[in-house]
Amino acid sequence: MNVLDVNDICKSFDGKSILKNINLSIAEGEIIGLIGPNGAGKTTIMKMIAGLVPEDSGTIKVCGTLLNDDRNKYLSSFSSIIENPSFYEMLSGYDNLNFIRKVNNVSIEKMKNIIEFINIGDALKNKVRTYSLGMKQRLSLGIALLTEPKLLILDEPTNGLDPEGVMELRKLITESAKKNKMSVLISSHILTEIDKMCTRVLFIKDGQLIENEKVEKDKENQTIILTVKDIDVIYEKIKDIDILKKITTEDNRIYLYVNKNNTPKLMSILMKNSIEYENIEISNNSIEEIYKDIYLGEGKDE
Ligand SMILES: Nc1ncnc2c1ncn2[C@@H]1O[C@H](COP(=O)(O)OP(=O)(O)OP(=O)(O)O)[C@@H](O)[C@H]1O
Repeated sequence: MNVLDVNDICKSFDGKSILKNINLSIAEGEIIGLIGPNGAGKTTIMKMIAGLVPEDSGTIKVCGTLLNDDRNKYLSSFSSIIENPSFYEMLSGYDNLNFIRKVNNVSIEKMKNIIEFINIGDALKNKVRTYSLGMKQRLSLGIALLTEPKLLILDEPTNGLDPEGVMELRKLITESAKKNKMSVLISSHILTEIDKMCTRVLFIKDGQLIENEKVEKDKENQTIILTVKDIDVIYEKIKDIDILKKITTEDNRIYLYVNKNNTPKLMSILMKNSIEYENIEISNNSIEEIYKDIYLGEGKDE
């Protein structure tokens, strides 16, 4: 059974369609990255899953349960940190954790393990209002993990963290997902972190999710970009090379798409055939390039 099943969700605000027929399933242990520019609808999707915003149409199931069928079961299956985490600022980090522990009937033992895991140290005794942003993020993660959720929803958890904080948070998230067989849905504008942390990446564009298959596929491929003088002649000479997955042109450039393993072979074929070019570039189809391709129209035409 999937941990999350989002089926055909639509959402409009003030008559403006924000999300159109969103479908998304998350299996146990998957870490799914949600990417999109400001206002794309990332927070709205997360709020709908968390039951904070109602969907206009469609259904959402967490661990097979609809919110309206069994509210308690639904809400106890996940934890979420959406927008700024809120604490009892005048209480210590320990007392914040302990309060949530008691409300949710979690053992002291479990809380001690989490305290060790989030590694705030002696500062756990201090009032939360004295905490840095990084410490607050760690504490909120600790609180979210207390109930051992099957699904963790994190909306831009790396916001405002320095690079070291971002790396530490990534480690905490991936370790806890592995340890607890927990699934994670995470949004962030830090593309490289998402790329490193996630098992799948989804992009929202024009209210729709872009199939991750494209991203997965692109990760194993490279694009060789030749800048040439006489594009028609060169194109004719190389268009039928059998290891090419695709060949496209734009202005005086030819884009050759190959599986990464075939790049050396392609280079030697170009040499053997005395293909002349003014410039050659190898692009790794990194997440930044996929992002540019999707949102900034810097992709190549078929
Ligand atoms: N309660 C609301 N009322 C009206 N419009 C809303 C409401 N909540 C969100 N929106 C609009 O929906 C769109 C999507 O917002 P959302 O916060 O989900 O985007 P986002 O992808 O999370 O953006 P960001 O990266 O800036 O956090 C935006 O145009 C926003 O103004």
